[in-house]
Amino acid sequence: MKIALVGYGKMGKEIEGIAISQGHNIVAKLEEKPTKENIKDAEVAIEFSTPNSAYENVKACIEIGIPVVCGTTAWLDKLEDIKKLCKKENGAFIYASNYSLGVNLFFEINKRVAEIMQKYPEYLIHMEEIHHTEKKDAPSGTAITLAEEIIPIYKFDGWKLSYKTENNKLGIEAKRVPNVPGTHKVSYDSEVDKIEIKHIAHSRKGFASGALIAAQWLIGKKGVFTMKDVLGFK
Ligand SMILES: NC(=O)C1=CN([C@@H]2O[C@H](COP(=O)(O)OP(=O)(O)OC[C@H]3O[C@@H](n4cnc5c(N)ncnc54)[C@H](OP(=O)(O)O)[C@@H]3O)[C@@H](O)[C@H]2O)C=CC1
Ligand SMILES: O=C(O)C1=N[C@H](C(=O)O)C[C@H](O)C1
Repeated sequence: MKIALVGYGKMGKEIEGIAISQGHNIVAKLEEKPTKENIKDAEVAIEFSTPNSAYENVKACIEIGIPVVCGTTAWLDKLEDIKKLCKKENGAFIYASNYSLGVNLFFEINKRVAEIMQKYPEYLIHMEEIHHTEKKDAPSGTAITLAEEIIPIYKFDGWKLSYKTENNKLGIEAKRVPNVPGTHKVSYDSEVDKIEIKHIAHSRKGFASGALIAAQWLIGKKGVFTMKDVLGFK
């Protein structure tokens, strides 16, 4: 693949290393909005930038006609605009709050566990995520995706950043600890015992490998997709 990295921070650099080891070419490393000129050699763009820049970057890729894999979190209030634009321009776009295979399996496990546990109100549900101290957003995009699977099952009225679930809002606690790549936990606590499901990323390798799998899958397709499409979970 001829890849343009849009955002060349921790994730951009991790993707670069794996892509080169797999024989792909990095044809652009951008820390600014893609233009027809700076992205002209790319077959696909992989966008991991900042919550403030992702929308403009993804929009530019779609308008230019480059398939775009986006992993940036905390800009999803504008996701519907991007989906509409992608359909109008007959473009190709994939978004996932987490590209790792392990987390995508964890999403499926989370849903099934919530379906079971919802029948036992003596177990109080709570979520926790832990990330490195440079992370700009809280809760993490992954925690929000986990919550969005749980909320309809429990008929919660949304989520809130809190150490406990109350007033019908699912509590998500966000902790920031140096050098933690990403840990997510859903716990069910009763008076007598506790059940927890947890995903721990040991490094950023899983996120980066998953983004490359998504990029390869997206080339040649048209439409708006998620990792569920890539992994055949739909
Ligand atoms: N979906 C997934 O699987 C994953 C998602 N993420 C998400 O990806 C995003 C990036 O994470 P990470 O790489 O750790 O963050 P970093 O802060 O390490 O990197 C972001 C990079 O984007 C650059 N940047 C700033 N403005 C622009 C712009 N307008 N266009 C292009 N690039 C720009 C920054 O430059 P400068 O420093 O000069 O501002 C920086 O180099 C976050 O939202 C994070 O939550 C992270 C891991 C996995
Ligand atoms: O900022 C990060 O580092 C991560 N961001 C994503 C998120 O917000 O869920 C994915 C992963 O947890 C790492």
